Amino acid sequence: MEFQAGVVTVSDKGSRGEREDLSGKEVVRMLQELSILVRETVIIPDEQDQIRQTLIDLSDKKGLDLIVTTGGTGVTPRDLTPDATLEVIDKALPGMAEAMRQESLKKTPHAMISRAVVGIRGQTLIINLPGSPRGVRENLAVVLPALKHALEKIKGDETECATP
Ligand SMILES: Nc1ncnc2c1ncn2[C@@H]1O[C@H](COP(=O)(O)OP(=O)(O)OP(=O)(O)O)[C@@H](O)[C@H]1O
Ligand SMILES: Nc1nc2c(c(=O)[nH]1)N[C@H]1C(S)=C(S)[C@@H](COP(=O)(O)O)O[C@H]1N2
Repeated sequence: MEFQAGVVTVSDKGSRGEREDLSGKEVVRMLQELSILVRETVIIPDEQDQIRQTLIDLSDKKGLDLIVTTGGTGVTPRDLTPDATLEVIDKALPGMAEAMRQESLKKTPHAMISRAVVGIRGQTLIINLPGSPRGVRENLAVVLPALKHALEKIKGDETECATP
């Protein structure tokens, strides 16, 4: 199956043009390596309403299979990406989020303050990643081995699971 994705960078500095968005670029690179077509990339400030609306537009209007966000998963007052994600998902997928946190804890104790959420809205998988390029690389690498299988199942593929 072919999958189409959107990448959402949630960053005040990035959205003001004060810092090059290396993290969004890293997500795009990693998804393309998996032959997932990245159809939309957006950079928005850490505003909960704007994050929520962007997630709704990309899933409902654009019909994307996957949305990956980067940034705003921590605990500062303007880290609101998980809160916006929780507002829009129908189902949580805690296994993916916990796998990322668990592996990340082997690299940095700061991983325990990422509140990243993974969930499903309709037939769109939404994955939150931390803001730093390193956080993107390390977290996305954890879920990549199960990503296409998850996307197939979300689209209703009922063939038997071939366990790797
Ligand atoms: N989109 C990005 N591109 C490149 N580096 C980033 C990006 N987002 C975050 N970083 C790096 O990760 C660090 C921690 O990210 P954090 O989300 O706390 O950023 P911030 O600069 O405090 O906030 P904001 O990105 O919303 O302006 C930043 O200081 C920066 O070095
Ligand atoms: N694997 C991994 N996880 C990580 C990091 C990292 O560098 N590598 N950064 C951590 C840091 S420093 C923070 S504050 C939280 C939240 O990051 P965010 O607020 O930029 O989303 O993610 C954490 N998770």
